[in-house]
Amino acid sequence: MALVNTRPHALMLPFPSQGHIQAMMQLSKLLYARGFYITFVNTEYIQERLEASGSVDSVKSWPDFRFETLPDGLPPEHGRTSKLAELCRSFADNGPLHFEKLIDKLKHSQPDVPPITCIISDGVVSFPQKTARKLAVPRVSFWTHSACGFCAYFFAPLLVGKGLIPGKDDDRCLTNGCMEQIITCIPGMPPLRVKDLPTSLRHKDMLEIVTSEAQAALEADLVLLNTFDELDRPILDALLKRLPALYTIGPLVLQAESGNDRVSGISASLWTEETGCVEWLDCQKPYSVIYVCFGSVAVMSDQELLELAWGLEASKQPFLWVIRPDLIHGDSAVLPSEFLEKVKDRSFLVKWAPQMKVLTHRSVGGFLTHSGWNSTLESICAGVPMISWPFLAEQPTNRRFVSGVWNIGMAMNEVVRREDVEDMVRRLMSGEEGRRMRKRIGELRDESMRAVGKGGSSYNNTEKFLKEIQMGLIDS
Ligand SMILES: O=c1ccn([C@@H]2O[C@H](COP(=O)(O)OP(=O)(O)O[C@H]3O[C@H](CO)[C@@H](O)[C@H](O)[C@H]3O)[C@@H](O)[C@H]2O)c(=O)[nH]1
Ligand SMILES: C[C@H]1CC[C@@H]2C(C(=O)O)=CO[C@@H](O)[C@@H]21
Repeated sequence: MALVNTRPHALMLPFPSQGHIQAMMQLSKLLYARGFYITFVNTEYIQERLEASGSVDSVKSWPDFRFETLPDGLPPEHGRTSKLAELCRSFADNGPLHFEKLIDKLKHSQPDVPPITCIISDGVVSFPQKTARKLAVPRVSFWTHSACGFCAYFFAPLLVGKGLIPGKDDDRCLTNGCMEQIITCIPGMPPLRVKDLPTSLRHKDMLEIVTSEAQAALEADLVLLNTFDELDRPILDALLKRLPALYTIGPLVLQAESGNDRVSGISASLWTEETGCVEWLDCQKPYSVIYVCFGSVAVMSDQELLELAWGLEASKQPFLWVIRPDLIHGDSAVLPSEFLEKVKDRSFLVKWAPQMKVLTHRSVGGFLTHSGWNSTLESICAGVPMISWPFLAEQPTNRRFVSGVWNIGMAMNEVVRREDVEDMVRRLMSGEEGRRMRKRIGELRDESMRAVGKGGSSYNNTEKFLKEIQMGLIDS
């Protein structure tokens, strides 16, 4: 007789882009370590890339962790994250039908596959809400952005009502005075300039998408944020008034690794990690290296690449620089041989790094980052101060918090010049300002560890959240 699988079953549906998958995988690892059966649903495009990178090889042999796929409705040659609005729309249009079919298939796979206990989908992927209602299971809305980013998305209708957004400007051209206008009306937020808002709020097509997805959080049974109370108290207080079932369970990068050795080696990288850079770091002096990386979506111009390169050269600091194959507009830029020659003894270039290993390496003393939320949290967990150079999404809002609220990093200007790169790298790595920031971020690192430790805020919230989803606490 076949044995019935009685594990609680979480169906995980990330938004199909690296930063979102990374965080959803961390949450999946946490649930798996706590006895859940996991179905991780990727788009076909993402699953192919995950398999090609080798990141999930070992997961395939796990009996209670499976991958399923859905089409995203786009042709293979589509740029996807380079045309985010099209990706969002296509996934929202094509996903639901295939998602229903998948649910049906899983129902018929019993007894090996236990009945679904909850659906956890990305905050910007709300279409499973209806399916969850039909199945009478909770839908959890998991926001992988920062709390300040989510707060801006959530209260966007207020800003539209006041005529503050959407703007007419191109978001990389910030000379217009209205970008400096101060906004004081977002509950829980400190005063922000228009240019500190997520870029999507300034552009009509993305504004519609993020606004409706953020409002859909009101329908969800639970809302999860990858942060900890001690970092974001005022924002959380404001959000909790509207979203009482909001739980902070981060930093997930710390939670995911604790409690089960088996899951700790799993990453969700879409590129193959080049581990040789860790050996190079082993040969550098403590706190001497600046790590430079812009996440998975940011794209820069040839000119920006050159300003950055020559700024790094002039700083005389050793650096580890991640240059993704698609980092440059049109993939056209090549670093000048003169530059490569000058920095060859104090630099290491890779296409993709094992970022958490890099940030926690004793040689790394600073992080020049695009301020994606995963990178920001990872830097906090590693206690590494930052230079924030945002490109898109809620990255400008994160820059504002990193530099002006938490005081753990410096804000790069909109137009990046080599002199500024040189000056900031020097100040961060060896100046008094950098020392203060390192001390402050060290304190936040300790708080983040306390938050996920037994009895800490995120630990307790995780316990509550797990209890609620296992008991199916919904009022459908
Ligand atoms: O060489 C690299 C570069 C990146 N990473 C990892 O890739 C992730 C990147 O995530 P993130 O820093 O959040 O950047 P994006 O990929 O740009 O993330 C998108 O998704 C995030 C979560 O929603 C948002 O906060 C960002 O603004 C949005 O651009 C992180 O976990 C990094 O550790 C590596 O492992 N190796
Ligand atoms: C899936 C995307 C919708 C909103 C976010 C965004 C933005 O512009 O705000 C860009 O990339 C993403 O991570 C999100």
